[in-house]
Amino acid sequence: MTSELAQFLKSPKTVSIVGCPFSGGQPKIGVDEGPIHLVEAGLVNQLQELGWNVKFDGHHQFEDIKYTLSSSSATASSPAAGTDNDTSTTSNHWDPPIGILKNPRLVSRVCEEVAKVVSGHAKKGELPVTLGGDHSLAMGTISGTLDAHPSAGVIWVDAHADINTAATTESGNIHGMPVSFLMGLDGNHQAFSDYNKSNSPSLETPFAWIKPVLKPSSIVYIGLRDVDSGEKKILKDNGIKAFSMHDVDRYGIGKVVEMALDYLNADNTNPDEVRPIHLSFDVDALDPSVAPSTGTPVRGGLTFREGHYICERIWETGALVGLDLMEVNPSLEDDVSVKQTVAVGCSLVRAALGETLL
Ligand SMILES: NC(=[NH2+])NCCC[C@H](N)C(=O)O
Ligand SMILES: [Mn+2]
Ligand SMILES: [Mn+2]
Repeated sequence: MTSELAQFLKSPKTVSIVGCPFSGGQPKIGVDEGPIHLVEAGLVNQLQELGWNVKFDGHHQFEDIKYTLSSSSATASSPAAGTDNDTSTTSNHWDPPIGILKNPRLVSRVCEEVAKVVSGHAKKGELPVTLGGDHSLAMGTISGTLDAHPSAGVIWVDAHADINTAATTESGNIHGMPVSFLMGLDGNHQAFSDYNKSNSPSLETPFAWIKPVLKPSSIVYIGLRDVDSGEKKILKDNGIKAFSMHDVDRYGIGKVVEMALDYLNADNTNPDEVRPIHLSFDVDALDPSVAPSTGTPVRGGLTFREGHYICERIWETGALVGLDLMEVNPSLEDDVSVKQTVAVGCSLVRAALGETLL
């Protein structure tokens, strides 16, 4: 471990907010407004009050990426604005589906950009906090974290495993797939090589930039309760560690988090030092009664305290090097629900960044 990293792990001083108003990994409009609501709710001030130096210079404008994508295609056309709450049928000449994967080039380009931004902050010794946006963005955040901290392990808190491949996804929504791309799983290679054979040369092949940097033994899930059958097989075949809601019920959240941390640290390449941790938190890990405004709610989720406990305990380790807070969708449910979900999102981030109860 470099001395800067050792120093950073001891006393991180600066957090960089990476606001990602992006919804291309799933069909519901509104999740792109998540980061705007989180910041408008006062997140920057709240973190300053915890003693952080907060860097935030506006949300990232992925419109540029959409523009260059559309103008680089010979058959360019402007994307039709979705008027209803489902943009999944909106497909463009410059980003046609690959198999059933929707918006593959757009998602790929946005995540590539996010990876550069996150890695840039992390290499300066800052703690990047990425606000989504949909969970496909984690391809960018985790690539960025692992670029700066190659030994980092990932704790993925979610109702879903988000590990479908092009061969297993039933929805074609890429927010259900980021982990498979980060691991370089086979089901993607096959789909993309089939695609390459029939590709029209004017269209780019997405996801070629992603390095399969995430080992199956470097991630642990907490909160799972809606895992597709193809995903169950992937988790099993790759021996991936996962604590479902069944395990939370059985052992309690305290024990589950200790087991998750022990698991990651057992695989530490440098056992003398604490292993850096990237926490990717999908707000739908929480029960819909706690966080209703999200695109794929699943009942039977984490309580308010269980969600916060995970964040608090990871902060306590002193090993946090990257944080994602994803899938807050302020267009879903009523005003009270939106306020509640945004407030919970902010307090999860504060808990992961050192807010204590006493
Ligand atoms: N990040 C999320 N909320 N993912 C939900 C994924 C749902 C489902 N497994 C799919 O692949 O479509
Ligand atoms: Mn989810
Ligand atoms: Mn997710």
